[in-house]
Amino acid sequence: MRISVLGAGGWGTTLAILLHYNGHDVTLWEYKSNYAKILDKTRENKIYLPGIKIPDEIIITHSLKKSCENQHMIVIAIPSQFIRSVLHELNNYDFHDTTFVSVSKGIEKVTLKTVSQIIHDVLKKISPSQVGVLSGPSHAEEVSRKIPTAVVAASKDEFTAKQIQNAFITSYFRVYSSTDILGVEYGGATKNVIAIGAGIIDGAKFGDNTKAAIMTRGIAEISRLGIALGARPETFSGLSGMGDLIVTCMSKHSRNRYVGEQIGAGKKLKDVLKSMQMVAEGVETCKSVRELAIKHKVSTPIVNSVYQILFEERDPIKVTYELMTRDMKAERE
Ligand SMILES: NC(=O)C1=CN([C@@H]2O[C@H](COP(=O)(O)OP(=O)(O)OC[C@H]3O[C@@H](n4cnc5c(N)ncnc54)[C@H](OP(=O)(O)O)[C@@H]3O)[C@@H](O)[C@H]2O)C=CC1
Ligand SMILES: O=C(CO)COP(=O)(O)O
Repeated sequence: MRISVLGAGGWGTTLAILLHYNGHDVTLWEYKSNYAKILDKTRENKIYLPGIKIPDEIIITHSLKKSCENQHMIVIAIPSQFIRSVLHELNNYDFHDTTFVSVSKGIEKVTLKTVSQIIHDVLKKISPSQVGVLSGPSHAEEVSRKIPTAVVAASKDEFTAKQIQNAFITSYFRVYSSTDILGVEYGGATKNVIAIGAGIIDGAKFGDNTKAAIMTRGIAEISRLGIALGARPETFSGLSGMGDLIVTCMSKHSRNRYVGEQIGAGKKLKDVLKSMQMVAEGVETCKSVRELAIKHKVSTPIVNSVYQILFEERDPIKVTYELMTRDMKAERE
């Protein structure tokens, strides 16, 4: 297949290489023209994926025209708050034979839309059977080193989910299929907010018990909201739900956990973000998730606590004890 990957961050670069080794003709689109030239010349993404060779056969370009014309599949690996602006530039292309696959994990601010919803919003002619997502516990640093990983490909259309599964699957990258696209997207986006919370616990030097509590109650919260938004309950105990929550809350590679850790240790959000080149999607998505929860009257105490610590500069320790001393509850309500 001819497959284009939009976004040459760590994840886009990793997947472009994986798809090339799976026998596809791959084009990788980079947002900045000068960095596209550097990537093409050096064949290494020193900023976002150092130490990994980008094969010469992968076309690297800053041209959206070159990336998006005549492709069987377009993979979107752009930070979610920027996806709409890139897609607007694709309005006049003919995509009748193209499948879009989002691998980004976030919910757009203000509109509160998932990436598949943004795609439909901007590219009006695209049908649901042309859109899918690929998500799960999968740090680029490990997939690019061929470390065994399992993820899920989802689309409303089962055939499309299987097409995506088939395009990506390798001996070290196992892909399951699902038709619950919304559940997979909500799981992938909301776990980043809980992972910031897990990082805060690390940075504030609470313990393993606290971390287990936030992860378990976090998945309860994520599921409650996702189900209210139309997702299927079982999706949240799968790879794109609990699986991704585990890796993001526990991994040394997670940018979201890192942001939380710095804040928990007393740093200011703006200083932490200024020091990072990579994206921590959970920061902006925290605002969206909180708004979605208010709109749909779903209780999300952990997300609200993370919001207060990030954006109202409240003390992480005080907020944690407030979370602990709420009214007594049954575990399953
Ligand atoms: N990294 C990972 O392990 C995984 C990431 N993801 C998801 O993939 C998505 C992409 O993340 P990732 O690859 O890690 O990104 P990185 O943090 O590695 O890189 C950020 C990317 O965003 C690009 N960018 C910055 N501003 C804009 C803009 N205005 N318009 C378009 N692109 C812009 C940067 O381009 P430039 O270089 O030109 O600044 C760069 O390519 C995210 O949603 C993330 O959650 C999902 C699974 C795993
Ligand atoms: O989604 C990811 C792993 O599955 C990446 O998480 P971070 O963005 O926190 O690094």
